[in-house]
Amino acid sequence: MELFKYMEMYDYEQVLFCQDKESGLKAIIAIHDTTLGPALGGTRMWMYNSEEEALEDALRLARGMTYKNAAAGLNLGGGKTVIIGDPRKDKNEAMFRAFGRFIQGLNGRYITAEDVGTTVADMDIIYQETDYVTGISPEFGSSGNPSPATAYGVYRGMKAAAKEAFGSDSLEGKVVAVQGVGNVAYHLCRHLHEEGAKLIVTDINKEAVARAVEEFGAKAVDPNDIYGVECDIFAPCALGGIINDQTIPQLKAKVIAGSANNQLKEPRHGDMIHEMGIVYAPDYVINAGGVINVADELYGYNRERAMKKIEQIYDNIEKVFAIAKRDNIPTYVAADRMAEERIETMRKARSQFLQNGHHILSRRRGR
Ligand SMILES: NC(=O)C1=CN([C@@H]2O[C@H](COP(=O)(O)OP(=O)(O)OC[C@H]3O[C@@H](n4cnc5c(N)ncnc54)[C@H](O)[C@@H]3O)[C@@H](O)[C@H]2O)C=CC1
Ligand SMILES: CC(C)CC(=O)C(=O)O
Repeated sequence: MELFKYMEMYDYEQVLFCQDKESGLKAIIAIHDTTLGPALGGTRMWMYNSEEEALEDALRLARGMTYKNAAAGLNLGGGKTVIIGDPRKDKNEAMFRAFGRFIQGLNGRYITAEDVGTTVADMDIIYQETDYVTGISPEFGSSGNPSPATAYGVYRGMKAAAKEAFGSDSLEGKVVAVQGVGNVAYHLCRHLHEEGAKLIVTDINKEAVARAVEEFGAKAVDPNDIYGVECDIFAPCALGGIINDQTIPQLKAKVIAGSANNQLKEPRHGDMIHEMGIVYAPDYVINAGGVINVADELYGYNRERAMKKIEQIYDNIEKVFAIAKRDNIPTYVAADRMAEERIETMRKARSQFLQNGHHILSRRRGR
């Protein structure tokens, strides 16, 4: 990849490569856009096949956070970190301390939290080096693990999508196929089960599948079979890029609504599902519950306030559908339009000078 060319094309502000030989830290922090405020986005730890793949993931995820935070109405920009390594084997205290110091060096331009492969315990270690971390243990006044909040937001957004597709937002009796039953999807399955939905689940982790089967009466299928199962709603809750040329022809669902980031492999796949009449709840609008929850820490965490805002993901998804209909465009384009309009409006509103802290002329004092 020609990095600067790519950064220019999608307007990235900054990319940082962080390494610490002793602890094995190899991290990439990507800051996409800070028009609305400091970049907030989680840290993913994953066994990437190459540095190129890790860089691509960091860049795509960071840009997604700009859109997610803007669409959710947060005063936050977008950024994300990937750490290259196996989260089951390669973690150590020094690694997250070193990473915390790199974040501290950014002086608040980037704030982190959990993502795939990282936990509240990891965030607690980072917190020893920097204040710019959220989703740490509740005993520090934090909101803790964001996954249940993300799941609740996805559940709310799924109901809005069901209303659009089936004329009612009730999920009772609906068949929902869930790909990946990890941190977010476990809680999502709980909400769906409580409302009387029928679950079909898959995961590469057999224990995760067994738990969903036992606790929610879910039917289990092999990972490759999840796309083609007979269902009303497909909920991608594992990794990105799963709506693609190979999977689209298999889909039987009328709705796609799940927590995974970057579900469309390429934008044209969003056009394809639109043409098929599938109601797609754009990933970064429906999965904003976690970031809304951790962002509330910036005001002194209040769970009730955060949950109220997460509930509004229902309204936000409806807003996206309304824009899509008004402008006769696919929902993923409508979501981008909604986010971009907010960023542009705020960029313009901020164009007049306002001194921040000390005025530059104050330097003259004492001379
Ligand atoms: N945790 C959160 O609050 C948020 C998570 N997300 C996104 O939601 C998705 C899930 O996140 P988490 O639940 O936190 O991660 P997780 O790692 O706890 O769960 C993901 C699950 O997917 C499974 N999986 C991986 N590849 C698979 C495959 N090919 N087929 C079937 N299962 C597979 C894993 O074994 C794991 O159980 C990710 O894309 C993440 O970026 C988005 C917003 C917030
Ligand atoms: C706090 C995290 C859940 C934010 C994030 O990285 C995401 O929404 O993908």
